[in-house]
Amino acid sequence: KVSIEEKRWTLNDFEIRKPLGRGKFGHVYLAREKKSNHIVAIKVLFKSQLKQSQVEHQLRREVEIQSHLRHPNILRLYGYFYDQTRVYLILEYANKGELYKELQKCKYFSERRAATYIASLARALIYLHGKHVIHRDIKPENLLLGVQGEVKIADFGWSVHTFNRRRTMCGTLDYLPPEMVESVEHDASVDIWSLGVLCFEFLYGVPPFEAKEHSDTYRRIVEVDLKFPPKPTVSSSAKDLISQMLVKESSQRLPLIKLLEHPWIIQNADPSG
Ligand SMILES: Nc1ncnc(NCCc2cnc(NC(=O)Nc3cccc(C(F)(F)F)c3)s2)c1Br
Repeated sequence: KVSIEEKRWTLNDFEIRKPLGRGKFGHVYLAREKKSNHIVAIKVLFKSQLKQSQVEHQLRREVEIQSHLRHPNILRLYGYFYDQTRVYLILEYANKGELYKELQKCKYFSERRAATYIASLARALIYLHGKHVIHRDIKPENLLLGVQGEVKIADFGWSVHTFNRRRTMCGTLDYLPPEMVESVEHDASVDIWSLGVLCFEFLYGVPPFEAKEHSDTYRRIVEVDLKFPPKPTVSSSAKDLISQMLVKESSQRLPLIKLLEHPWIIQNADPSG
């Protein structure tokens, strides 16, 4: 029996049911695999667009990275196929749809709901970082909701494998070019910062460094101009956690393991995620 990962798929294997949404580069459809009746999401990407944006290597990396990931809070990418003009990603279907739409509808989330999402995302990132993968694009638009309302990280189009420094460190550095000796300009702690921004946005309905002009947002980020709006429904414990994640020096950001032990998470997150 060939599993969904190995088989050479074609569009004829699927019955396209309805559009689910449109993202960058293409549309997403609900589909049923005809033989197994397996419900999946299929993202259709136009080769022409991928080519003109020179992102083919990123797509290959996404498929490669995703093929090794198995976590309840990471959306599965089962495989892909292509035809003359398009590439098709075969994805796990997230029954409860896109989290950003939920956030728009609710304006902001309760502390219990926000903490439950943040704890689940922290567990997914601990798993990812354990595999030397950084997502680098954690934001509401890349989060989906499963059948029990559990949050799932999707879209690894911007993820990278970090150099496993131990490998380069124990070997001689002599033959490594400057950019490798400096290692990647950022490490897994970029995802901790993004999670802190997400936690703020879940509770206040807007991201912390929002500004009219890009240049203002840029300045507010580099200066970590973090101001909490006066909102009685947000506890000082939540602000304490966010303040420990939105730290300029990346090595000083609260490690994800410690986040899971923070009082605000312990008191508010639903353990089942
Ligand atoms: N209810 C739902 N249930 C399941 N999925 C849904 N939407 C799709 C979510 C995605 C998961 N993974 C993705 N990946 C990419 O888009 N990758 C991508 C795309 C273009 C270019 C590139 C690259 F070339 F730049 F890397 C990489 S989109 C929905 Br709504």
